[in-house]
Amino acid sequence: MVGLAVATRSLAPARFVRAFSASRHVFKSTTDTSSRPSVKIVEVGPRDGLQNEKTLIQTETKVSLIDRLADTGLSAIEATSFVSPKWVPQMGDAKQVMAQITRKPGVSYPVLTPNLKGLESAIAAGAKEVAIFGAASESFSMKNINCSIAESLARFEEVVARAKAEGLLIRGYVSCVAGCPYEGKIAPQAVADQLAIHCHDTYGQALANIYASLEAGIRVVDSSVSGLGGCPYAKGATGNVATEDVVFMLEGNGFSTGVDLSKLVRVGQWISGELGREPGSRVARALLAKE
Ligand SMILES: CC(C)(COP(=O)([O-])OP(=O)([O-])OC[C@H]1O[C@@H](n2cnc3c(N)ncnc32)[C@H](O)[C@@H]1OP(=O)([O-])[O-])[C@@H](O)C(=O)NCCC(=O)NCCSC(=O)C[C@@](C)(O)CC(=O)[O-]
Repeated sequence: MVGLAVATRSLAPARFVRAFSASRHVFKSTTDTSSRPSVKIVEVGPRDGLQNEKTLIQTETKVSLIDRLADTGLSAIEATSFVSPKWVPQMGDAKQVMAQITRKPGVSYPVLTPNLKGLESAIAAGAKEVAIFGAASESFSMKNINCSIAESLARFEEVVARAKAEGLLIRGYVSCVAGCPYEGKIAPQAVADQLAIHCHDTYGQALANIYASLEAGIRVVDSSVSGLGGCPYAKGATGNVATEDVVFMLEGNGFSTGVDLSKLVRVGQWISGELGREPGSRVARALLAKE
């Protein structure tokens, strides 16, 4: 088991003022990595970002997005989900996506596997890292994976056992650690230890929450290129925080991400064009406006 990502869907950060003042730090070149603590970014755009798109996106475009992202220095790109195509039609080409991407050495391509069926398909498709995804909210668990929290844990046990036997790396998500679209506030006791942070930006608080989590010692941040995404089972939720904004904030605050921001901005501009919209990243818009 390698990681657990806690996913926030609404949280008013207590330390917003500190986060805001920290954002005044001067942005430095992303290539100057000497003596800076590093933060790993898990890019979830191809999965979390695209899963809620209403128009079916061509497999070729998804593959191209993943390959382009791998060329920016990102070391983890969540590629797709092996979930029911009746539930999330956009991810129905998971097998083809995994077959067509160019796997770059040093880059991991985790995929979502809600149950054994999904895991078996992921293994057959050559996945080396999988993610199980539960919730701290009963309502969200029912809406998202059609079972209670207790049932999901029993399901994950068999998925984890099989994945371990295959030598796969495993990531675990806990959705709704701070707030749930159906239940409101979630008690801290309902949430396991935090090892990674995964923020949707519905209330515009994602960067502040990420900053607060960095202060608490978190060093793995999930984000989605151009802020793509939403969740089919959380109405009104916007996409994840934009990777470009996260890289800019982290590098500007003395962290090293290994990501080439200008290349990433180009990838965000390209996929936004493919989807017929402006880039969702404010940093990307600002940098592009200067050109
Ligand atoms: C979990 C299930 C499958 C249960 O769905 P279910 O309907 O309860 O499953 P079932 O076992 O009763 O099977 C029903 C049908 O689905 C098929 N099936 C069953 N499993 C699979 C599978 N793995 N792959 C392909 N097909 C599958 C199965 O074969 C059967 O087919 P039928 O006989 O009707 O033709 C369903 O609820 C599901 O797919 N949910 C996925 C929901 C989802 O992907 N949500 C978005 C991702 S989570 C997220 O975005 C949050 C996160 C992680 O980003 C963190 C955050 O931001 O909070």
